Amino acid sequence: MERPHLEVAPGGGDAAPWERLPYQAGFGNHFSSEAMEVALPSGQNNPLHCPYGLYAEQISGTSFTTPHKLNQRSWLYRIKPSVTHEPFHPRIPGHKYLISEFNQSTSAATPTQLRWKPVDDPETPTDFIDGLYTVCGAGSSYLRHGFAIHMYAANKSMVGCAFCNADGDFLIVPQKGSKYVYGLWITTECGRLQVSPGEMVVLPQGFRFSVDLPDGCSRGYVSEVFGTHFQLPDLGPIGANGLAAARDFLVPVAWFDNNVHPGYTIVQKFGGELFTAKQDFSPFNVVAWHGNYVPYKYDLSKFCPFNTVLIDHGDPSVNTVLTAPSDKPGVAILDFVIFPPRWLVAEHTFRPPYYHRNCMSEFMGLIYGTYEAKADGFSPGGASLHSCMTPHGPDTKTYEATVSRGKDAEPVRIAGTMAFMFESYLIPRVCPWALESPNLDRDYYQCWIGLRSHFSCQGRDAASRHISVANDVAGELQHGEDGTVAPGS
Ligand SMILES: O=C(O)Cc1cc(O)ccc1O
Ligand SMILES: [Fe+2]
Repeated sequence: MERPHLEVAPGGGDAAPWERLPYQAGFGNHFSSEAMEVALPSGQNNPLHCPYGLYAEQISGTSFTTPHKLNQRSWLYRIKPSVTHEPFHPRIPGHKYLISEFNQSTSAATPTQLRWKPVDDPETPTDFIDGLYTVCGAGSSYLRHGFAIHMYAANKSMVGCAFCNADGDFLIVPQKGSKYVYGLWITTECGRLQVSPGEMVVLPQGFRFSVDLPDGCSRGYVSEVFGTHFQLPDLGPIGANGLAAARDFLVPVAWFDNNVHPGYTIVQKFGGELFTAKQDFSPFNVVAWHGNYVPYKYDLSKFCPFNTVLIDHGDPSVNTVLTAPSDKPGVAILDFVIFPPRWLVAEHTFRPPYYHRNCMSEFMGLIYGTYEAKADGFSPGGASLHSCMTPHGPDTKTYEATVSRGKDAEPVRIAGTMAFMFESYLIPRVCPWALESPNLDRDYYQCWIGLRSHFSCQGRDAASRHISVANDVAGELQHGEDGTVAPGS
């Protein structure tokens, strides 16, 4: 192969501002991208001489022998290979609250309903790595089976350092701020992604990335899956269209940094522990790449939700954005489900979520607005955990307000809200940060204690007449002019 003349501008790549970054669209595609013309070798992956004298390096997201339809890997053509670094050493200080093995020495079992208030911005300079703390999880990164749920609060960009998670894929849901702020500026080996609150991003296992905070601070949620990757859910009887469309997923284009960076640090999470290694160049030195193992982002407002159109409250699985499957069909290590704005039209139906006990465990977060099952106490940036078979459902205020509206409720549009759930068939153990946190809402159970018995032996109609809900409670359901409703907001 002919070697083009090496002419790499310092900083290289595309100079587009972050807000107008170009992306490639699609999910599961075999993408390719080059920041310099003809930087991608053609016809083979590792020619003797790569264009511009680049090094060819493969990153595998699945075993070499994984069946073709599940196999994920990419080829990166870079200025220096990743291996060009000094040895890894344990990072001092370590990280007290980052966990990837869930056993009796790292975490606790509890069937109690748990809820956390949003955390404040950190008081000291804290980057994305130091701002991460594990709430709960199950399984083990070593055994390649399980998940972890983390939250983060950070106020400092990562400078001269990149993070690499050898344990699993990160799905990050930034929360802080309105949808129109910049959110997270994430540089990856495949290029750059700007991820605002209201969007989510997946950084697959092993990719190096660095997080800049153009707004000065950010907080949000992270789920991590071990031994599996996120995929679009099967749509079953929904058919070929709906929910998250493959074409709305955005993948970066190649971008590289050819500057000299003495003392650049790679922070590697491996078995939940952090290690560092020094090198003298940026890991974002990939001039071209191709493959189907890639970071990607998705704007949750593009989601096409499905819902009841006649009676009853459907199961939330209908609005699954992505699923990280286990080996059992239909059973997830982790589903990412959202509760987006949508019309509620069901007739003679209790429209909020039903009371339930689930064999799956449910971690919930709120990106903005009010969640339909909780009139108060569940704030944007907060979280809740209802583990396997732990009873939960709408709080007293929501229940009373809903039944008082009577059986002829008009269609209402749930507006201005975006809640989500990480749901797993593995039973989460809860980590010290979450149990010791001053943000743990120790009175959470109180939100249901007021649910009264409306039972009457005098027959069905008499029983409904006995539902003596106070109109002032009903009044707390605020209806907008356009038929929208925001429970208790
Ligand atoms: O518990 C929750 O709030 C999540 C949830 C929502 C819903 O609409 C039905 C079931 C369910 O677990
Ligand atoms: Fe639930």
